[in-house]
Amino acid sequence: MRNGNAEHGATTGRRRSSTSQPTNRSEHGGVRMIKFDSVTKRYPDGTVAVNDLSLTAPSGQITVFVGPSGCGKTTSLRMINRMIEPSGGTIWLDDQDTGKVPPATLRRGIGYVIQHAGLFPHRTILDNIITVPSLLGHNKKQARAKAMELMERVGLEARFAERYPAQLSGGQQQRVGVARALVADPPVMLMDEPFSAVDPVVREQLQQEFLRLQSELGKTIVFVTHDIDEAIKLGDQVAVLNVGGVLAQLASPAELLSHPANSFVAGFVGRDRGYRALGFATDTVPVRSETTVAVGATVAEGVRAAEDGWVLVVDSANSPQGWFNVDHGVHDGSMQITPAILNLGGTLATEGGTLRNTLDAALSSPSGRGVVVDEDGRFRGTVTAAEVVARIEARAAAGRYGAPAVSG
Ligand SMILES: Nc1ncnc2c1ncn2[C@@H]1O[C@H](COP(=O)(O)OP(=O)(O)OP(=O)(O)O)[C@@H](O)[C@H]1O
Repeated sequence: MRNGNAEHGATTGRRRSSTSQPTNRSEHGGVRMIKFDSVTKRYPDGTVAVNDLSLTAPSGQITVFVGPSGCGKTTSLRMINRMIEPSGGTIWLDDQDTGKVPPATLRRGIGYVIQHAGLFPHRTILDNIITVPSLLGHNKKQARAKAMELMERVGLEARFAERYPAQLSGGQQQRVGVARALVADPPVMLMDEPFSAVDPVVREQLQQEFLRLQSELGKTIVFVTHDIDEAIKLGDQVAVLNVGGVLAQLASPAELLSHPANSFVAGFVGRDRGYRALGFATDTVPVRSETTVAVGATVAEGVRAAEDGWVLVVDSANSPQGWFNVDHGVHDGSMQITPAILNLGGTLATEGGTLRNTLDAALSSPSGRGVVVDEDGRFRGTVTAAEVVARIEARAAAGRYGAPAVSG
């Protein structure tokens, strides 16, 4: 049985980053909030890339810009550090008008991470990380020590320090990119599709570690992606942009899934949004008690205890081991039930977990009864898919999110 906690853990990991805010103080001083005030970008050829954008990226949180290709995500991001100058409107960093801060000064407090990491191929990893401190004439020994500490933080082994970028995998290079952006301890980080160039498995790892890192660092982050799943996973808030640089909706992931502002957002968020919204709903579905047998019980005992042909088998710590089926093919009732003859089933639901986790457990259980465990993995009871769906329907009726794409 797989414990469904991985997903649940990811969700709570992100929530932790937004609820227990670490103090976002750095050598650049203070907490940083980014505010777009009627910002427009019209390129010389007349293309309006960003149109009258007003939004706030709160301090210490991850704001994700998401939308289809060409909707102005990168342009919006680069206007924050003045790599692109707005044609109209103002971008504020706390109470500072960024248009009045010299770009070099501004960028010292803003880390920048891009796709493919943008590392210098002929410099070692360590030298890549300390590029900016070296340029600024900082103490080299201190910068190296900081770089080594950051390498550890982003999950890179110290032995990579003297390697060159081409000797690292794509995922490792992205970690170097993140370490380099963090070296000056900027309160603000701009990240432009930083995880897009790696395969899905590495990408998932990088996302998890990024959330963990952010829960420790509490930077103000603006993150660009074209991938709605990444936006929902990483964002404390998500700005959905439409072509022409128009803000279609700014909302928390849960709100976006439950109440898309218009058909464009609904279409972009996807047809399974109801199911995904369940990943944010932590309603408790009452569990039913269930007769279990212990590993080592006899087949006859298992058959007697079974309900609808299945009985749950637990170990001495009351931790579920799998389901025993009365039609398992063993005809000797005195034989012991061993793990080898159990159906391991699907995911386990955790008490107090999300409705999605609970529904997954019910749908993936061979007995049709989802197994619910407590935080320590001990068996608490079962729920059926029908019970979870009834709960979901009650939520939908109460208007707590859009109609779920789940049927009985
Ligand atoms: N220097 C430029 N001159 C003219 N038009 C530009 C320039 N840079 C970008 N654009 C246009 O502005 C619009 C927004 O581009 P931008 O790169 O910000 O979009 P994006 O949402 O980041 O796209 P993608 O996801 O494809 O990277 C696009 O129509 C693009 O073609």
